[in-house]
Amino acid sequence: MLPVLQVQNVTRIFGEKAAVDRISFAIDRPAFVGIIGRSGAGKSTFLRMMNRLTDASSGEILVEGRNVLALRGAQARAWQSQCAMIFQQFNLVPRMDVASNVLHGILNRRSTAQTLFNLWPRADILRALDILERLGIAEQAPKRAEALSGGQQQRVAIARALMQDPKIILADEPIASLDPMNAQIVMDTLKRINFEDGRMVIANLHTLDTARRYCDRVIGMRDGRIVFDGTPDQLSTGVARDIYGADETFNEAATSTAIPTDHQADDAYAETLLH
Ligand SMILES: Nc1ncnc2c1ncn2[C@@H]1O[C@H](COP(=O)(O)OP(=O)(O)OP(=O)(O)O)[C@@H](O)[C@H]1O
Repeated sequence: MLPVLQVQNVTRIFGEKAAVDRISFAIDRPAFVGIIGRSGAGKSTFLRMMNRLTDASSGEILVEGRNVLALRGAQARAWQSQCAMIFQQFNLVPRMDVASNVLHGILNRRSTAQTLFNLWPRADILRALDILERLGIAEQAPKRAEALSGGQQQRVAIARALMQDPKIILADEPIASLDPMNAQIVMDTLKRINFEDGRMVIANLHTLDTARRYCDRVIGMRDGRIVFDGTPDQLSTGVARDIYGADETFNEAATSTAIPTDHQADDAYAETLLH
């Protein structure tokens, strides 16, 4: 059987520098995949190549055997709707209501006039409300997106992604702007979608404990290259040190997103974000 995803020698060069440098890996089922590494390791560039926001310089990304990097025009757009993206800053339309934000997940299937007058078929509206219900935020549907907490906004972004009925969800640091409690809710939501719907999730994460807790597979990147590819239990402190290019003073607790119980933990959390 073909691997669901096969990344072969993918490179992206900016100027003289390879942001992503000949990376290869294969995933054989709709797993929850975490990509970790410090700022500038190439994580976002990789996700952006996968959903064709950025062109690759060379290499292939095969999804069920088809090289998505070679798709052009309408086929490339169709692929983009099959791999929905979630961002650190949610990227909602702040002044628009939540339900309309979710409906915008299928914007590219609508005519300009329909979009302009915010006209949506009843079936689409009901589906958007069902998705919001599933994510526990149905009562927020009429509110403006900007009125919601960060965690709720990220769930709206996930709902918008689900509206596309994607095969793969790409999440670029989905919890980096959230407090630990909301981070947990958002990660639990992604995990549920992965488990219940069989959609692959590939998430860029910058905290080790999140990668360990939620991922089936972890890929560690450093300077554009893959320096670790394994299961969470293979992710020892030594391996983590190598991924982050840290010395023996590297403190694992410092990458924790655990819910803090006192001020000390709070301070440790604030210091950790490896940015
Ligand atoms: N459009 C661009 N033009 C030039 N250089 C870029 C561009 N996008 C990314 N880079 C460079 O590529 C490298 C990898 O960046 P990338 O954003 O992929 O890393 P990252 O691991 O996602 O880090 P972060 O967590 O900070 O987003 C960095 O050195 C960055 O400066």
